[in-house]
Amino acid sequence: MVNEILKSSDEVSTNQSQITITNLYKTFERDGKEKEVLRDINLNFKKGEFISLLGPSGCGKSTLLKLIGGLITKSTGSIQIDSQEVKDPISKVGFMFQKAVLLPWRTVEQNLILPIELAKGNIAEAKLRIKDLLSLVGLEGYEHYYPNELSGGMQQRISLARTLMTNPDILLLDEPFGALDEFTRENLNFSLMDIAEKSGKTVVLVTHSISEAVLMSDRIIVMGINPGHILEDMKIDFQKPRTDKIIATEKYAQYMLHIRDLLGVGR
Ligand SMILES: Nc1ncnc2c1ncn2[C@@H]1O[C@H](COP(=O)(O)OP(=O)(O)OP(=O)(O)O)[C@@H](O)[C@H]1O
Repeated sequence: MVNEILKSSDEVSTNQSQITITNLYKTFERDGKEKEVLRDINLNFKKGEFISLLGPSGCGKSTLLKLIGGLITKSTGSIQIDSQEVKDPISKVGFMFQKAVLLPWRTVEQNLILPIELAKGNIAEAKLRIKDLLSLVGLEGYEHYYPNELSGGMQQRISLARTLMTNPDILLLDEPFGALDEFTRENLNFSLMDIAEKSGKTVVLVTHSISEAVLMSDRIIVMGINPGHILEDMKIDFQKPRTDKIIATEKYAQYMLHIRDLLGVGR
């Protein structure tokens, strides 16, 4: 079913770079002073890759994600999506943040319709997708509930479904399940991996969790701080679909230790 309702466009072949970042710098100005937040970032993400941005607080993960999504402007360098320079948010990119920000006075269905309304899209057609999307995120039959009638985890599932409403090719996720308990978070992570694998979407996930990044990603971009820069672009070589059995492997332990070492965690 994922394949049918979340078909990804074939504009870019799987070997080509879909997101290309070249010599990217970002400086913020505050109180007349400039602060360099990202220095010389060079990355190529392929269509269908699951990438995590991992690093200490303040290293610029969210800033990089917002730059890729066109929510803020770069200082110098280039960010291209499917060979087009990113200047503004584009419809093939969907965002999801740590807080669900659902409108409390609208039902689940009305919240899901919102991005289509804003894009002046076909609402009748969109409504036909709602049942399938709710089933995909494990909330079939919740169309007429209001957000305050749902748990935090359920609200994030709705938020994920809302991001998928416009069927974006690329998902930019900023700690989407960071505020949830570990159990709910793990369940949602597996749902997300399932959706990403079956739909062929490209995912860029900001996370603080080394274990989450190793379990979920094809690649981990490990970042350092002051200013934010890339410490290592790591390929994570496990078969898909990923299961938690990999946690018990020697390779998993080696990845974990290597990243902990890079980030100076532990002793
Ligand atoms: N709009 C802004 N104006 C000024 N400085 C900003 C702005 N947005 C972010 N920064 C600064 O950029 C740096 C990186 O912030 P960012 O939120 O990207 O880091 P992060 O790695 O995502 O952190 P965290 O893991 O804590 O969420 C921080 O020093 C922050 O103060």
